[in-house]
Parts: sequence; C-alpha cells; structure tokens
Amino acid sequence: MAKGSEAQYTWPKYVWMNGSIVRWEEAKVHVFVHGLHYGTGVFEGIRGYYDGGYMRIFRLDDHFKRLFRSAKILHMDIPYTLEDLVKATIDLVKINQFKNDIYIRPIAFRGLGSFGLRAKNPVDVAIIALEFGKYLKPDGIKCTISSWRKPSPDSVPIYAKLTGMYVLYHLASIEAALHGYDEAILLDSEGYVAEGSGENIFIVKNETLITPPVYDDILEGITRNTVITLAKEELGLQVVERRIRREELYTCDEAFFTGTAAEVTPIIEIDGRVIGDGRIGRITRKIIDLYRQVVLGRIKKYENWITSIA
Ligand SMILES: CCC[C@H](NCc1c(COP(=O)(O)O)cnc(C)c1O)C(=O)O
Repeated sequence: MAKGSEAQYTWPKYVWMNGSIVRWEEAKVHVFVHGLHYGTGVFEGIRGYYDGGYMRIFRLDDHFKRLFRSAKILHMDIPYTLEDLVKATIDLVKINQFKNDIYIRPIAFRGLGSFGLRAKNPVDVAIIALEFGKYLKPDGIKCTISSWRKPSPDSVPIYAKLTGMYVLYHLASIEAALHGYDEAILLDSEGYVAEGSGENIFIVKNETLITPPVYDDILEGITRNTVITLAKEELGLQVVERRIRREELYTCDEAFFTGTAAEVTPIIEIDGRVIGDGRIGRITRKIIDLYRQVVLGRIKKYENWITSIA
C-alpha cells in the first residue's frame, strides 16, 4: 500500500464513492465542487477495532444517524439511505482486508453545479477507511485554553458536524501545538468550558463526573454518550451535565477527553496546572479500561453497539 503523506498513514486500496468501490487513486473530486469552496459538507469519524480476526465497528448506525441530522441542517439530501451507507461501509472494510484498527470517514458534500453561494448542488458521498492507531498520547496530554472561542449557537449550527466548522478547530489545534501543548480546549461564547478541538471534555470532582450539557456550544459526542452510560450503569458514578468554569479545570481531581479518534484520553495538565497528581486518575483509568472492553464487544449488554465483520 502507498505510504500517506504523513508517516503514520498507510492509504487503503479502495474507497467507496457515490455508490461504487473505486481505487484510492481514482477517488478524486473536481476543483469546482461547492463543498471545497464554501465548506458545505458534513462528515463523521467512526472507529473499527481489529480483534481476533474480526473488525468490530463501534456505533456505526449512531454515527450515520448523526450524519443525516447534520445534512438536514444544511438542507442537504443525501441520495442514499442509512442502510445503504452501513452496507457500503461493511463492503469497503471487507474489500480492503484490514488487519489493524481503522478509522472510517464518511463525508457528504455539495458537488458540481452552480458556483453560487446559495446553490443546492447535488450531494456527493464518499466513505474512506484507513488503518489508524492512537490519536492522542494515551498516557496523558497537556492542554491549553485556546484564544479561539466556540461561536454562539445562534451564529453557526454547532450541533451539526460540518466540514466548514473545522477551520476553527484547525486554528485552535495549531495554536496549541505552536505553544508546546498537545491539544486545545475551547471556551464557549460566554467564557465557559466547551470542548477540545475534536473532543468532548469531562472533569472529575469528588468522584462525580461533570461535562458540559448538549445544549451548550458542543458537538453531542457519541463517545460522550457512551462514557456517561457506562459511568452510570457500570460504575455507579454520578454524572452531572452542567457548565464548567475555566478555573474548575485547574482545580479538578481528574480530566479527560472523549471522542471517536481520542477515545478516552487523560488530561494531566492544563495551562501549566498539574491535574491531580499528574498521572492518569483512578476513575479515568476505570473508564478507559471499561471503554476498551465495550468497543471490543466483550460486554454482552452493549453488543448492539458493535457491527462485527469477519
Ligand atoms: C477531526 C475530527 C475528529 C472527530 N471528532 C469528534 C468530535 C467530538 C467527539 O464526538 P464523537 O464522540 O461522536 O466522536 C466532539 N467535539 C468535536 C468538535 C469533534 O470533532 C473524531 O472522529 O473523533
């Protein structure tokens, strides 16, 4: 397989595009596509875990349900059903014969047609899957509060996972890296803690999990939902969804990110303040271990979240 432009990527042989499986080299779009110029696209990030000869894809349906919700907010009609795209994903994973963990990226975007800003051009859909390991350092990361704020919910549809939105997170994550940090934490338009540049955030205080509510300026994360469910049902922890003030980040007992790519990533330092004792917290460790068992389909109660491919 060809080596990707960034050392850690090995490009797959095949991509699913507008109803067909095409070779990686053929999966191209025209420079005139609307989505390239105006950010008119929606996407998802889904993980597959290779375990014992099976690829186990986590919450596949839930991700595609969110893709369709995001598309509807942009007036975009995806010309396939959810079942079509689930089957396309399974076919794509099979034909690529992956033998390692993977990351799956469905994307739907306005394609060729009028160049006008309000043009409702036909929607192109592609699904890319590639081998993918850890996104952030599993032993813990150092974060900083970004100088970039989340926009207010009445200015951009935060609830939708829009391609164009990610220019904000691109800037925030570059800024964090330039200042020597692993990831950025963004505040919302009123100065409360929102989320990372690609993750939801949790803090632990006195054995209670706290995370911003979905009606705040955050993406309603599927991993966030998984962790809240597991914390309550399996660990008997209290979970409070409320606004978090910036200074609570500095004084909490534990902190971690959740996200498909990030999975559950411990945060060990924020703006030069060590979180807890600077190591993975006791509750964070329990959640990491439990999450791993669940995504590998080893806890029967959550098997419905797994799509297994032999
Ligand atoms: C570059 C975007 C990567 C993408 N980020 C997902 C993501 C999340 C977590 O959502 P979920 O748990 O549903 O994944 C939260 N918030 C933002 C801004 C995100 O981009 C991911 O695949 O994790």
